[in-house]
Amino acid sequence: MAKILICFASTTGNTEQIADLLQSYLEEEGHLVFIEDVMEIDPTYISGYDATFIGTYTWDDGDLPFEIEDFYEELEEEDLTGIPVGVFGSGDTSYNHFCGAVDTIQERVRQCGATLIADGLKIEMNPSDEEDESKCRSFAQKLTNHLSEISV
Ligand SMILES: Cc1cc2nc3c(=O)[nH]c(=O)nc-3n(C[C@H](O)[C@H](O)[C@H](O)COP(=O)(O)O)c2cc1C
Repeated sequence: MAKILICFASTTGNTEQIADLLQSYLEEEGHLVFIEDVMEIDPTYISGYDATFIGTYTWDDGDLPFEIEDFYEELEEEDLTGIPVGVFGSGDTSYNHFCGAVDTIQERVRQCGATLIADGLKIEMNPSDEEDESKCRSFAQKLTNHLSEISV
């Protein structure tokens, strides 16, 4: 059983719904999951867990939303070498940069040395159908597979 942190930024609840789904799938797989609003924590929390999922919506032409900006800036100081991280988010394909904030966070955690467990999980608005649920389940499963490979 791994101890997993899911932190997220969400204003209208779509990213939070993805976070909740990931939590339930990870718990089904036997993990202990802690869910936090990203504004309530800072990146030093990450080293206290076996793995972390970071979620964000996207704002204003592919940008980070303000709720995650401090976390993003502070991440630069963290050494996440070897720590499994997954990045997920909600966006809207009618904008030019669909889920651009997911890519931005992913690039930052990669620079910090984290092991990305999969390409960022990008959901159109909220997880509303079986296909979205299956993408979320598979994302959670990839983390479980990675943790068992490294014997956590
Ligand atoms: C002003 C504004 C700008 C947005 N810009 C983008 C964008 O550049 N790319 C994108 O994928 N989604 C964009 N969105 C869509 C939001 O990311 C989307 O509604 C998301 O589901 C909100 O997530 P939340 O419910 O977790 O807050 C934008 C929404 C608004 C209102």
